[in-house]
Amino acid sequence: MMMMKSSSRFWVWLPRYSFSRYQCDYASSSSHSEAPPPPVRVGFTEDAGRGVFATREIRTGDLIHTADPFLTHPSLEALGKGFCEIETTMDWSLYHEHCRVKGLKYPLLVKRFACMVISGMASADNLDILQPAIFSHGMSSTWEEEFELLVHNFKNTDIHPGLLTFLTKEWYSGILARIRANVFRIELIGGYHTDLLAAASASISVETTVGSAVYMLPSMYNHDCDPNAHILWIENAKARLKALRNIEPGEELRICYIDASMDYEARQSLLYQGFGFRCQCLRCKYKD
Ligand SMILES: C[S@@+](CC[C@H](N)C(=O)[O-])C[C@H]1O[C@@H](n2cnc3c(N)ncnc32)[C@H](O)[C@@H]1O
Repeated sequence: MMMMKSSSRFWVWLPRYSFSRYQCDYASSSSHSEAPPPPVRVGFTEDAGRGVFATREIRTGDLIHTADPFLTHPSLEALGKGFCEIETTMDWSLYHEHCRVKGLKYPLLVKRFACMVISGMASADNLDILQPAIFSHGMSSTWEEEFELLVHNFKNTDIHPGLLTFLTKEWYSGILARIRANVFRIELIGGYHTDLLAAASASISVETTVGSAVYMLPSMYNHDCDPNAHILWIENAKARLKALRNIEPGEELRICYIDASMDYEARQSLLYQGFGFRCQCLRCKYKD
């Protein structure tokens, strides 16, 4: 474990593996092989749990840091993550069909994570640090069906039962809840663009590739309807966090999870339905 000093009076305990193992770089243009640590720290906010704070001044347009995904779906090479062997050697047709018919994406990420755990690429508790979403009553029966399908698929193989002990209902629902609260929708922009403007215009003119991914440090960024930071993807699932305006040392960095151009009621409703929280940002406090 490591202890981090937050922006104010609190201390935050974080498992040591949490961010370092999943590659977060402060990607400057320097050619040094060892990138310096990102100019951010995780601390407690007044009203939104943990958040990410600047440790020094960051200027408009600066690349704050990059982050590699922990999980992606689909596992296209274009998204920068290959399949793990166990996943490719099993028959997933029933599970995939179930997800397709029900229009589910998150169980595919849970399945991928389970394969990573079984093959030793990840530990079953790797996502425990992320905040879970709260499930409504009606959702439990849905995921139980997927859970049974997943277990059935693994048990029909010659995988040693000892490797499957983590696969409980509690584990499955916990991972699903964490994925729901922390998943990012990726829209890849074809070609390489070095600034936001170029990337933004490319996203209008070039076809984008869509996928889902879960990250570690980017998951600590809270939402704001008037954000000072932005997350973007250019040619693969490596996330790029960029500053939208000048940021003071100690200031919290926030991104926008939704389309900020919507009105107050629509934003509140979407954030509550989609992410399970009531936005407390300044714009929402003034019902702007
Ligand atoms: C992706 S996580 C962000 C990190 C999170 N605060 C934590 O401690 O792990 C999203 C969760 O943070 C909280 N959150 C983020 N933005 C918020 C906001 N503008 N107002 C209130 N809560 C917010 C909500 O609980 C939400 O479900």
